[in-house]
Amino acid sequence: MDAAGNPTEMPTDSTAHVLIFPFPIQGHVNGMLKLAELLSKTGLHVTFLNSDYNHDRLSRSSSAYALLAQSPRFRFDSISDGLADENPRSAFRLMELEESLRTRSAVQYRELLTNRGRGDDGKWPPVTCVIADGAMTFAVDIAEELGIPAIAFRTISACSFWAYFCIPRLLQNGELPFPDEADLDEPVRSVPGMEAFLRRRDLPSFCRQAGDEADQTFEFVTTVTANTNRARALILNTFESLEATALSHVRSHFPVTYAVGPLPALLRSYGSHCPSNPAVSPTSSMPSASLWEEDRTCMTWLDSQPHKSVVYVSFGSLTVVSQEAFLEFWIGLVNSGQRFLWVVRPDLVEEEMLPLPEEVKVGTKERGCLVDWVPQEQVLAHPAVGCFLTHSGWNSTLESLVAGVPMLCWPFFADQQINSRFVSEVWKVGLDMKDLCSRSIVEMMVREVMEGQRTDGWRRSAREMAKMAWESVAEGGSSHADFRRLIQRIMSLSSHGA
Ligand SMILES: O=c1ccn([C@@H]2O[C@H](COP(=O)(O)OP(=O)(O)O[C@H]3O[C@H](CO)[C@@H](O)[C@H](O)[C@H]3O)[C@@H](O)[C@H]2O)c(=O)[nH]1
Ligand SMILES: C[C@H]1CC[C@@H]2C(C(=O)O)=CO[C@@H](O)[C@@H]21
Repeated sequence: MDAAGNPTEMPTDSTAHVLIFPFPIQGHVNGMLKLAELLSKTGLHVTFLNSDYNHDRLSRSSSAYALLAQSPRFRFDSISDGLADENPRSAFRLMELEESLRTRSAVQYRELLTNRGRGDDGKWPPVTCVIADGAMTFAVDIAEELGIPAIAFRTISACSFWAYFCIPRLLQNGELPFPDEADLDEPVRSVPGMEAFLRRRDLPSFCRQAGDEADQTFEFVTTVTANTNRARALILNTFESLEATALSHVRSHFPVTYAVGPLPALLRSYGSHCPSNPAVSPTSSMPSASLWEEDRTCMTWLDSQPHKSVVYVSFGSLTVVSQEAFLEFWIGLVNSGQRFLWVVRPDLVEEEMLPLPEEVKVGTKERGCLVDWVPQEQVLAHPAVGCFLTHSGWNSTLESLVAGVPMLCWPFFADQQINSRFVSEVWKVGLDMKDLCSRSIVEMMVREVMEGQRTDGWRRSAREMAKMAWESVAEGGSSHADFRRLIQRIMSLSSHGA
């Protein structure tokens, strides 16, 4: 590595130009922006293609975004997602966004690639390779039609990807759809490698939900996962020692799969100030790509809390909860007696709040801190944080593993159900509170993770998992090696598209 932390084994001034195109929602942008930054550090030219809607928000709220825009081989471009600005981009409207991208944004995307992404000044080399979100098959298809090789990046875990891939097998074997009044604790046998612990309730949420949105998402996810083979290769933000079994099954169908995660850790190890032990690199070196303004007062609040005394609570960027569920969580957290830092996004609760009982107000004043949005990686790295009450989105799960923080999981939808089952039953770094959220359950499980008989075991496992994650991204680690192979593949595709 040179003094700036760039890998010396790679070309530092390549004319290869990669265009990176995420499904334009926070959880997909985060991982793909980290990959984009890493690729530009190795000398490749990188264009990050966002939606106009997100580009405007990120330009206003993200420090990383502004910094990256100054890098000589990195640039942002954006196209319309086809929806009016006031149109919600929420969990229950994702298929509307998906259809708009596939039917409207695709036109601008095709025009941009037809011009090889040269833009107005013509000073940049033409786009020679596309890395498209695996949830947007159209982006792979259009690039390939125009003679530009395309690689798919799926931003979910390998275990979730593999479960999605097995949905046709579940249908064929009669394990889907569930019968009426199904016992959700019944085991599922048609996902190889998960027979010993997977239940009906652990399958992606749209396998058990009724209604148009769930049916459309079920169809959509099954189709795009099967279509991954239209891309030259697959990138996953995970690491070998975490998901060896799932990766082995995935690679039996998609042999060219690069496991380059955890990307936040790989990025820090490339650019960290302490290459020998990036885990201790300053948390300030973790710029974020948040669509919301980060409230950093929470870091000052954390500084005044005892070691491992705080429950950090966040349900990601899409989760929406009813006012009843929100109140159950709030009362359960207060009754647990623990300190808590809670991310309450402005759009988290679907209706107006119910009146708050006086004792909840008092308890929150004494032990709680509620904020709109935080620098999550820095919060998880803070010594005052003792556990993470999470919705099990894949970025949050990885970030908690990298920080060595045990989890209490309350999955909301999609891949989160699978992830939470792996946290509790396979990786054994926490508890799965799936499908429960009464105040008594929340109180009991928060106490269990923070001060129960298994707390030390979970913390030990979490520290071990963090060590494995950092070993994976270090020189000689599996993710570091896969990242180098990915760069070589991009260079090869860029020179002769093979
Ligand atoms: O206050 C906060 C809260 C979250 N985050 C960040 O926001 C991201 C959230 O991503 P994730 O945990 O993956 O959750 P979602 O936003 O829900 O992500 C969507 O995309 C993911 C990747 O495909 C899926 O795993 C999820 O199920 C899907 O909901 C993470 O990087 C967090 O660090 C912050 O920076 N500040
Ligand atoms: C469009 C949402 C449903 C599926 C997408 C996804 C994926 O499988 O890539 C994960 O969760 C959501 O972010 C996406």
